[in-house]
Amino acid sequence: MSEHAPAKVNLTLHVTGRRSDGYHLLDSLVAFADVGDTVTAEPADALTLEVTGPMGADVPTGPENLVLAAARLFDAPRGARLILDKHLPAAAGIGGGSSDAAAALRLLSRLWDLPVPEGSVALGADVPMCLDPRVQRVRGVGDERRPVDILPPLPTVLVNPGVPVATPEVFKRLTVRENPPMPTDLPLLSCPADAADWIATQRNDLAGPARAIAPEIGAVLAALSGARLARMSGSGATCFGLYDTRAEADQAAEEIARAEPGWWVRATTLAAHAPSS
Ligand SMILES: C[C@](O)(CO)[C@H](O)COP(=O)(O)OP(=O)(O)OC[C@H]1O[C@@H](n2ccc(N)nc2=O)[C@H](O)[C@@H]1O
Ligand SMILES: Nc1ncnc2c1ncn2[C@@H]1O[C@H](COP(=O)(O)OP(=O)(O)OP(=O)(O)O)[C@@H](O)[C@H]1O
Repeated sequence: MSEHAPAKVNLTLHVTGRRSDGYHLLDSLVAFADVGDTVTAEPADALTLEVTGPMGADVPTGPENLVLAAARLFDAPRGARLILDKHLPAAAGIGGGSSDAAAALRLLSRLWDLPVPEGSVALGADVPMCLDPRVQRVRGVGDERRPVDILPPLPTVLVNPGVPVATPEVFKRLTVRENPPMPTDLPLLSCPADAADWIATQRNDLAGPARAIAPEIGAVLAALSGARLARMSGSGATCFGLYDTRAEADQAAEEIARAEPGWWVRATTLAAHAPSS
């Protein structure tokens, strides 16, 4: 049994306030890529995890791995032999660990025939949105979600410069924590150009603090200058460039990868994503 763990992209990310526990209130338009990790499971007596794949080297294999944390969230966890095939960079702003945790919750719910446990937000603010990887508007601390049918499929290039960025550090560096939300009613965006034009009027409030930590983000945005719009996702350092067609995105990805062989570069189409495989 396996589940895909697609990359999440924050097309917008407005920080609108802060709760008394220090967590920030957000208003974000989120979509999912057709690139990601894969979690597989086989029945077994003990719960074990093996991490494979080109991006597996820097990912913890112990109990702190979010896949094992997800397994522990079940009321009566049993055994399973889990394999996480890692293709997304870690600490990259595209929800790698959160999407892995969500995939593990869906997978183990099927394997163990148990309901997906409540309270997945405890594993990470991005986990609930990754559980049902659709285009959605996310508010609160990541726990208030509403699917929105306003976007066409978006040809996109994702670029990460290979510099991990720790999310808590980025939030800590925010100087203004109360910013305006997105409009109450989001517009219907019928083509990639309209989507890019509207997203350009919105913000990622974490971009400034992330760039102070990882100046390489400036170089990534410059490399994406041929896109209709280039912005950072989440707390960085991954940036996305939006293109009119997949052919343009494929070509831009090829050129960026050739110029910067050390970077992680992927052409993708952002859209609703079917979770099961
Ligand atoms: C930036 C986003 O990726 C946008 O989707 C998420 O808000 C962060 O999601 P995440 O990485 O799953 O976050 P968590 O693992 O829950 O939190 C990491 C740290 O980020 C900060 N954090 C996170 C989410 C949030 N709404 N407010 C915060 O202040 C907290 O310091 C927290 O300790
Ligand atoms: N399955 C996992 N994959 C990647 N990192 C993991 C995983 N489990 C735990 N981690 C730890 O979580 C940290 C954050 O990684 P993750 O890929 O979730 O990044 P992120 O940038 O915080 O994502 P987000 O977009 O949700 O902010 C890593 O540095 C790593 O130590």
